[in-house]
Amino acid sequence: MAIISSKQNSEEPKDQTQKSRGVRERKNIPKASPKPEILQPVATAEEEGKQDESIRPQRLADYIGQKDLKGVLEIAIAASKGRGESLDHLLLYGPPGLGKTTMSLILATEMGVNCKITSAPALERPRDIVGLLVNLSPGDILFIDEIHRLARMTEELLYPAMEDFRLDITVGKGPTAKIRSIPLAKFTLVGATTRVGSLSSPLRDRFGLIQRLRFYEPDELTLIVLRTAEILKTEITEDGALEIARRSRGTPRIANRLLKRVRDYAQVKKYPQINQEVASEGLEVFNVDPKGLDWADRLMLTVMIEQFNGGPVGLEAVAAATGEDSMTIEEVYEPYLLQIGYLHRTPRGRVVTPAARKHLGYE
Ligand SMILES: Nc1ncnc2c1ncn2[C@@H]1O[C@H](COP(=O)(O)OP(=O)(O)OP(=O)(O)O)[C@@H](O)[C@H]1O
Ligand SMILES: [Mg+2]
Repeated sequence: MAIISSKQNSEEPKDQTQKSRGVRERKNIPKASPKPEILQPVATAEEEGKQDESIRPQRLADYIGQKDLKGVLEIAIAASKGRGESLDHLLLYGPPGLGKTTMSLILATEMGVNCKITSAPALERPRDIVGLLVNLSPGDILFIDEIHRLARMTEELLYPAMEDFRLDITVGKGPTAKIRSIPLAKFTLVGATTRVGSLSSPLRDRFGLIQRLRFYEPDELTLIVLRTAEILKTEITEDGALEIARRSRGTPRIANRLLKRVRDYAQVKKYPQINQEVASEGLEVFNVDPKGLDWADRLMLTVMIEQFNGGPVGLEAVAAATGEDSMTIEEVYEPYLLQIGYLHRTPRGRVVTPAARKHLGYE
């Protein structure tokens, strides 16, 4: 019972541990192991590499779903092009894997400019951002991922850069220090974040457009799976694509990954095409359940039901009882469970809903 009991407070009564042991026996929850990569919304090393570029949509018209976002950006693109100006700075927020990087690359293509991609942790020293900014050409897009994690100094350099296209650099030290201003090309900053609330307000206020990406509906993900299957030259039926879509946690990156796993499965089992049966069979092998939950989600919900009576229970208590990091729970598990109505957030903590109980086989 490593995962449930290891982080438990040693002062807790024994019967808690007994209870959690019961949980696993009854519910057949596997032993502690890292959360399976297959349902992680963040990119794996392989996906960061070249292989994935072929399945990334290149134009706005190929970008499936996110109707509101597309509507806003279509207007922004047409307007800036009409005036011959660069796009307004844009902040994209939402859970990982929903297409923020993809959208930034599409914007560059549609505007006919270059897109430079970086992320806040790579901009630790002020000279990192200075180097990027001075090398931008007019209209270029600078994409900064995880922008809520910018270092203070870097962020302060960005303020005049975003507002007046100017870099203010302090030269020298102490009383003889001087500020030198360097003019910059009129660029567009596209910031991406999973935690819009963690952005400082001076930074947030400098974005002309702030847009949220939402989880995709199964019908949208079905189209994404069909599109990717065509690029990968894989035979798939519509119901096969829908089966994969339903298990993809509303996330295109996961949908594409599940498709690749099912493709392997079909090939090895010598199935000529992926239909609903093949897809569900293949995904069972990877322990992806019909709602896209893996054992870690099921464990979390089960612990909340068995040990905390279904809630309300605080995030820290769930983290301690499951041996998961509270940030991971908040950013990776919860958004999807909230989205499908398996969890509710109340002022007093998280509550497991009847739908989740039913899914897990409780009365
Ligand atoms: N709207 C879409 N239509 C088709 N495919 C998409 C769409 N959005 C994303 N994808 C696919 O999903 C993958 C992940 O998208 P992307 O890298 O843009 O996510 P992200 O939001 O930037 O994630 P992260 O926050 O982890 O950086 C892409 O490789 C792309 O193939
Ligand atoms: Mg990305």
